[in-house]
Amino acid sequence: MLLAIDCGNTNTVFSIWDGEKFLCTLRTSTHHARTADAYFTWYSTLVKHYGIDADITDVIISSTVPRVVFNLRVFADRFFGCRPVVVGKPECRLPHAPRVDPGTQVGPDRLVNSAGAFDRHGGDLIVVDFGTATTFDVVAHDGAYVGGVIAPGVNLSLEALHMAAAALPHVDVTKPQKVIGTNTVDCMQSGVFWGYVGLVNGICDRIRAEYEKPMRIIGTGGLAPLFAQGEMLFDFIEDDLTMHGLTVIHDYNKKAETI
Ligand SMILES: Nc1ncnc2c1ncn2[C@@H]1O[C@H](COP(=O)(O)OP(=O)(O)OP(=O)(O)O)[C@@H](O)[C@H]1O
Ligand SMILES: CC(C)(CO)[C@@H](O)C(=O)NCCC(=O)O
Ligand SMILES: [K+]
Repeated sequence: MLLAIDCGNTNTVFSIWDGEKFLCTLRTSTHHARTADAYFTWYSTLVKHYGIDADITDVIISSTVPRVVFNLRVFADRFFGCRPVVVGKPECRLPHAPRVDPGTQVGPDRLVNSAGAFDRHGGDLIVVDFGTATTFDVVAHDGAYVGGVIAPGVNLSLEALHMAAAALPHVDVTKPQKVIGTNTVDCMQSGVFWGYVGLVNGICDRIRAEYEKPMRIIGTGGLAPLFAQGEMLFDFIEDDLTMHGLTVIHDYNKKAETI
């Protein structure tokens, strides 16, 4: 079985893939100092709690935080006796090489999202991921990541507002009842919710105009369903796109190994 690890700047997600379905998905906050032993304590407690009988033989990692990779490698080696495939490292092959400026280190999560989206939908896509950052990944007709857009994440924007302005509280993102807020919290929620609806619509319109071919838009990340309640249009919403992309890249590397 495969353990797929998606380590973002805010959260780290583990999913166990049995070749047909994900048996479970475990989420913890990302800490660069977490040790291999600490990962295993957390992992084995939850796997036991869910009653999952997982025989992990392979591990694949996508990490936007380079420093956590060392401890995750030790974790894979010590507890599952395997050498993980790390997306973005030379030993990890990608089904479609990105076409970007020389020297650009594309975020592995964006490469993984592109691979997952292409596998499900084919090419000419915009993948919008609402993580720590709100990213737009353009996937060409042949499946290559060919660039995109990086905007501040929704929660980051709310947090920045709270940190910078003494009178503004910490609030959670939600869809407000009205655009015109009649109290501070409603005003902030309106700004962030409708601001991001406008941001996503505006950026997708401009990408489409520049790309000059019809494109489909895929929304992913924990906040995608919330924003789908706005005016903006996703053709599909997929909460497991990054995990799916990891299984696609894992399969591709396994096949390459046997050739
Ligand atoms: N299934 C879910 N339903 C509702 N909210 C969710 C769900 N999953 C995640 N969230 C919330 O949505 C936010 C975005 O989650 P997501 O995993 O997409 O990115 P993240 O973990 O914040 O960022 P990163 O991947 O960059 O670390 C998180 O703050 C989380 O609390
Ligand atoms: C943009 C983030 C932070 C989104 O998780 C990540 O993909 C990243 O660190 N990217 C590196 C730069 C790039 O993707 O071009
Ligand atoms: K993510």
